[in-house]
Amino acid sequence: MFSKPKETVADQPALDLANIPAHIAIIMDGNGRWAKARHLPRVAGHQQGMQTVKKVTIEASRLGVKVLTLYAFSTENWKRPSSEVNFLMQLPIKFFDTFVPELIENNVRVMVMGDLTALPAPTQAVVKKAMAQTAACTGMVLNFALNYGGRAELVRAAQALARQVEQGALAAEAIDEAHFEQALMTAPLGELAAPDLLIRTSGEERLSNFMLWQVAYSEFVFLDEHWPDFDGASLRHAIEVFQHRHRRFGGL
Ligand SMILES: CCc1cc(N2CCCCCC2)n2ncc(-c3ccc(F)cc3)c2n1
Repeated sequence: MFSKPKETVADQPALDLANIPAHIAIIMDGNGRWAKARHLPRVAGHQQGMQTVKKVTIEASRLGVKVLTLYAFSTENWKRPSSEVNFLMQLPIKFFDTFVPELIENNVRVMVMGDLTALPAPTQAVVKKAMAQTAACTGMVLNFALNYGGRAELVRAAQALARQVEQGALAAEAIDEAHFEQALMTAPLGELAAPDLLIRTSGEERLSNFMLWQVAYSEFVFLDEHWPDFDGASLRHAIEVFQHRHRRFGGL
């Protein structure tokens, strides 16, 4: 459950491009602390954090990651000051205003999971438009968790299955893990729904209600750097830690 200090990985073999985790999920933490350390307003950390999203998206795609899930806004984030929430709701608009051409150029498809109906209409519109514009891309899936909560996702899945039982379409005794996975927001990802690697920045070692079902067998790598300081080298470092735990000895 502990990330290795960078120096211990330096003496490991370089990145094994044949063992890149297919699905990487990231809890992008530390934006406010990054800003505070620089005597900047919190929103400056969020703005810089968005630039990091762009850098990491391109590097993950270049490395051959198949799904990159980013925890952008949790159901708990609504409790923040309205001024900060309003700024955060503008970030998807700013992100896609400048980044859709580069996403398409890199064959990256945008997907979103969460309750989008609660987001402001302009935010919903730009997200739906970006998903439509990148729908034909067949490369990496960039999956944003937006107004997402792991417990809410499980309750929503249980309600969907209960409705099927009520309608006589499903016997309660027949419900198994596959039925649950089909009712989760990650169902469209199929076999790639479960993150192989979960990264959390800024030193916190908690799940914070993120992908509770899907991370049952994920490797967790916790890094001390704040999200705005995270970059391609940080991503490669986290993957090397993952690979060091998943060493392949011959045909294993
Ligand atoms: C809605 C809150 C939020 C916050 C945020 N931050 C602030 C906090 C986390 C660190 C990253 C920068 N980003 N960065 C990209 C997006 C984004 C979300 C959906 C989408 F389809 C495209 C882009 C984003 N969304």
